[in-house]
Parts: sequence; C-alpha cells; structure tokens
Amino acid sequence: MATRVAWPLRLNRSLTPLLQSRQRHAFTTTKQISNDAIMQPKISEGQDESKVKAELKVLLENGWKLNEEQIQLEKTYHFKTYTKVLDLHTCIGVGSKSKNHHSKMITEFGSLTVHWTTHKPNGLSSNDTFMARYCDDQAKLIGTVDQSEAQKCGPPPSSQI
Ligand SMILES: C[C@H](O)[C@H](O)[C@H]1CNC2=NC(N)=NC(=O)C2=N1
Repeated sequence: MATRVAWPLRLNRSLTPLLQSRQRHAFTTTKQISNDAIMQPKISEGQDESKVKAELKVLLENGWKLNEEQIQLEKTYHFKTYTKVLDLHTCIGVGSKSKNHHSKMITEFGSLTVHWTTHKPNGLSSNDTFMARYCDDQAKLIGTVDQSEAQKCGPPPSSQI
C-alpha cells in the first residue's frame, strides 16, 4: 500500500508559537549526562535563539538527542520492514529537496537514523527543528515500532517477502 506523504500541507504549516519557558532548558546529548547538567545548544547566527531553544526542548522530550558538540539533532526510527525504512528515507529526501535543507541519514535493515544541523551559518536553526518535526510526522504515518520489535538480520523466514 502506497505510503501517504502529507508533504505539501505539512511543510508549509506555520509554526504555532510555543510558550517561552522561563526555566533554563536542560538538554541531553547522545552521551548520557546527569539530568541537572544544563547544556547550551549552539544556535546558528541570525536565529531567534529563545524560539529555537523552545522548539529543541519539545523535540528532546520526543526522543531527539543533541550530539556531544550540541550542534546537531539526531534520532533513530525503528521499523518492521526495510520497505518502511526506505519509505521514510524517501519522505525525508523529498522534504529536504523542497525545503532546501538536507540531513545526514543512515539506513539499516530495520532502522533509519537522521541527523539535522545547519552548515551555513553553522549551528542549529529553525530549519532543523522544522525538519525534525516533519520527520516525526512522516515516521508516524509510516508506522514505527519499538526497537525490540524492529526487523533484525538473521536466518530468512521460510516465506521471505
Ligand atoms: C545553496 C543552498 O541553499 C545551501 O547550500 C543549503 C543546502 N542545504 C543545506 N542543508 C543544511 N543542513 N544546511 C545548510 O546550510 C544547507 N544549505
């Protein structure tokens, strides 16, 4: 069944203004840190820093992580089939072309890892947070599973599809 890519509507969606939290934002990196360590993500020059940080906070609460340099967002999605991995890869590729903002992706038998950062000017920007939300939307449409249920390499099932 073809996967519905809600592409044109979703990417033009205006960002609903997020409540600016006055608390300091606690960020986690891919390298585990203690919860009370306050991290400072590197925001691209010219960005509305408090807006991007508020968007990052929501993403980090939804499974995204900052890398050790705090300049890149990353997330891994797990799937039951390689076809679904490729579906998400295609959706992100089409989205990147349309937004002119491109990710680094690692596709494996049962998972896709995507990295977002802005190269010029260097740092994290609203393009990265926008595309990260787009990835979450598309992954939800395709249907992700917990890592424990994802497809793994091993002897082929008797009826290999
Ligand atoms: C010329 C073109 O608009 C720029 O090189 C775009 C292309 N895609 C991009 N993608 C990302 N992730 N960061 C950028 O700075 C960027 N710049």
